[in-house]
Amino acid sequence: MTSHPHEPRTLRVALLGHGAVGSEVARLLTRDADELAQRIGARLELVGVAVGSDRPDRQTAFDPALLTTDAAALVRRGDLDVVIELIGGIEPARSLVLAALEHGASVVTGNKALLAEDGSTLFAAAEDAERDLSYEAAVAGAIPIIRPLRESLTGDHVRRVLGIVNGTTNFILDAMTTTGQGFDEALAEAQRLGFAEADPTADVEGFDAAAKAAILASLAFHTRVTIEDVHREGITTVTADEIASADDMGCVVKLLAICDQSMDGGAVSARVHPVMIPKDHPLASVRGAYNAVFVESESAGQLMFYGPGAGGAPTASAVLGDVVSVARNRLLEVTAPPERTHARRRLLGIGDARTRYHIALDVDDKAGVLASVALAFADNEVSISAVRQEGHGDDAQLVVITHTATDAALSRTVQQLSDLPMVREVSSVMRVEGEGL
Ligand SMILES: NC(=O)c1ccc[n+]([C@@H]2O[C@H](COP(=O)([O-])OP(=O)(O)OC[C@H]3O[C@@H](n4cnc5c(N)ncnc54)[C@H](O)[C@@H]3O)[C@@H](O)[C@H]2O)c1
Ligand SMILES: N[C@@H](CCO)C(=O)O
Ligand code: NA
Repeated sequence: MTSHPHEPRTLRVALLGHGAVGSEVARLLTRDADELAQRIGARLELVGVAVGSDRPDRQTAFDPALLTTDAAALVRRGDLDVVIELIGGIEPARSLVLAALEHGASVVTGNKALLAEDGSTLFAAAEDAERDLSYEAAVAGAIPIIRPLRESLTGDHVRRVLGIVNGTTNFILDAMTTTGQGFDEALAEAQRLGFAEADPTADVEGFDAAAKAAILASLAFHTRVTIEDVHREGITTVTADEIASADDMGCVVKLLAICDQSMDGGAVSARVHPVMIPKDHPLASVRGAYNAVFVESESAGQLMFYGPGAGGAPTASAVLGDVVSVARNRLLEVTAPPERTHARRRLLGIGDARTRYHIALDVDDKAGVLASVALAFADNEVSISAVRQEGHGDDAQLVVITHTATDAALSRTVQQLSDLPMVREVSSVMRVEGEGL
């Protein structure tokens, strides 16, 4: 591109997707054009906005002549500097991102599903094309967490990342905690208030959080982790009784994305499941649809990143931050350092994950039951930290809290407990995070 030395340069931008986030990005790009030009040192010219064929009539913040339903042609124009992908899902987003990079554009995306499934292909394509691929919006919406992990903490050793990275499930669990509602009731309320989608599967079954866990683990441990590597359990089976039992112990139930490493640091794991955490843990105070990511690193210690994890405007903030940053790089004809996965650490399965457990058993209320139950734990080398009995007679229940054990040892223990004649049912098994119980 040639320009007079005193004329500000223009960078050509295409937007793919004009939904909740895309329409807000378009609005802010248009409204703040002058200010963004000052911050970047070049004007951003929106040259095309690709939309789906499902909503032909729409209000736009820009000249409607820019609208097209042919995203594939738009990304192949050959004169684009930045493509913003806000369609979501795997295809056609993947082909569009790859084509945009091949045709010389840097890409900004919020697409966690795509990055978690096929990040290595996309990052390799960006490196080959010598273009940026930025994705702050993909994890925890507006919260700056990708850049802190990629840049601020890249001289430190991240040990563990615990995240509340799905607002829908946090809203539902919080409602269950404050009102005593069951899951179905709390979900219906979340849908009525617009916090949960009509099809809530991706959120409540943990798929959305698992994609984010894969992205966080890849960055934290310099190792490619895909969504396939992430053990995933959602919140659909969390009961009001479990929430009440957590409360009795001074805990709350949260759906956490947990990225951690083995004791020797040689292997890493990523998993998503409900956990009980003590009410004085910083993550316990994250209410409603808010997100937070808690990072433990060797020198920095404990850090917490907190804020809105979703919504058109908050997510657009993260997208625009990336747009400004990749636009500055385009002007300087540089790129951010590529994704580093040099550490190639071994990935642990869920069986090797180590945590503490809260187990509730419906049992016969008679002499010797506790001894038999304790023996099942001892046989599997799972050490008990506390036991209490709740109820009597036909309502007798034992609640056992363990010390740290592997998931495999705990599963064997639960199987052995289920086979005991005096155990009517193992009614709840939930993992416990945080110190002090
Ligand atoms: N909404 C949020 O709070 C949020 C938060 C973080 C990240 N994200 C991510 O941002 C992306 C966009 O999310 P959203 O909430 O805006 O979704 P959305 O469903 O509101 O918008 C997506 C838009 O893409 C359009 N589309 C579909 N196929 C297309 C095609 N071939 N060409 C052009 N447009 C097409 C659809 O018509 C729709 O309007 C997703 O990757 C999502 O995961 C969203
Ligand atoms: N559906 C997600 C937001 C987009 O990642 C949530 O509930 O947090
Ligand atoms: Na973010």
